[in-house]
Amino acid sequence: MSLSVTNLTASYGSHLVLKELSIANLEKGSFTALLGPNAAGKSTLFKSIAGLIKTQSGDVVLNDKNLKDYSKIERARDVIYLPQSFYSSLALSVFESVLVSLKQKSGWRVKPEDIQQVAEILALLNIEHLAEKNISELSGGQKQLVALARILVVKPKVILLDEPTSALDLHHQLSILTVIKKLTIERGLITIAALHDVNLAAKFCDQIILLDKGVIQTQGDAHKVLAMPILGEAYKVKTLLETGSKGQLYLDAELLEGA
Ligand SMILES: Nc1ncnc2c1ncn2[C@@H]1O[C@H](COP(=O)(O)OP(=O)(O)OP(=O)(O)O)[C@@H](O)[C@H]1O
Repeated sequence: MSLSVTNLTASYGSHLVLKELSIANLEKGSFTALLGPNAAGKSTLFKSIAGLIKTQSGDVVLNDKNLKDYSKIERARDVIYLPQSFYSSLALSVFESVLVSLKQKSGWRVKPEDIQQVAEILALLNIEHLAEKNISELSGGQKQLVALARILVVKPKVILLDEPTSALDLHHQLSILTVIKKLTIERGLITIAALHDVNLAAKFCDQIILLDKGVIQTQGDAHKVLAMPILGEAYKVKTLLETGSKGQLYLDAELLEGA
């Protein structure tokens, strides 16, 4: 299974955001970071892939089949976009919220295996202790974990995560990215996460895509992309790439003089 994007163009009215953008094959079991400055179009790209906004032209192909040829139900089940903000009825408990997400995709009758699946995903994300809490009682970071549980429980093929660590503390950033990577490999998912932390992207992702000026400026492994001047140009900073004693990459950045 692989995902590719060819010549994708998307705009809001006359504001052209994606300009014949292409992404080379992303294979199953791969975890890709989508980098790019604010307003580059990362969310727009995710929404276009998930079929949530109309595109002017271009193709998204999953498993040799154009997503235009998927039924709405099939596309919504296989390709899931997790937005930055979390939407769920505040009156539901965490357990109910994840169960509702599961049942939205597979009919209303709740079976014992559904309950089992919800329990398993809560355990996997280490949020079993929140199961009976109401969504309204959760912190921002806890809500982010529940949002992730809600999409993972439906067993999608492609997950598009919009800044999945933005509300998380350091411990939870590391633990959530570890779980996402593990699940991506175990379940053979194609995972793309928009991340603002370049060093987390280098630490966890197999490859990095840099979106700027409406197109993919580069796509490749962290060693290649982080060393490219185009990264600093996109963020309007001066970058310095260092390698730690265990081979880990560390990108330092400074504002350009006069900026
Ligand atoms: N619904 C909308 N209507 C009109 N313009 C929009 C809409 N959503 C996004 N835009 C514009 O499209 C451009 C790309 O926005 P998008 O949210 O895709 O960027 P992003 O890379 O995800 O940004 P960020 O890193 O700040 O979240 C921005 O200029 C934004 O103002």
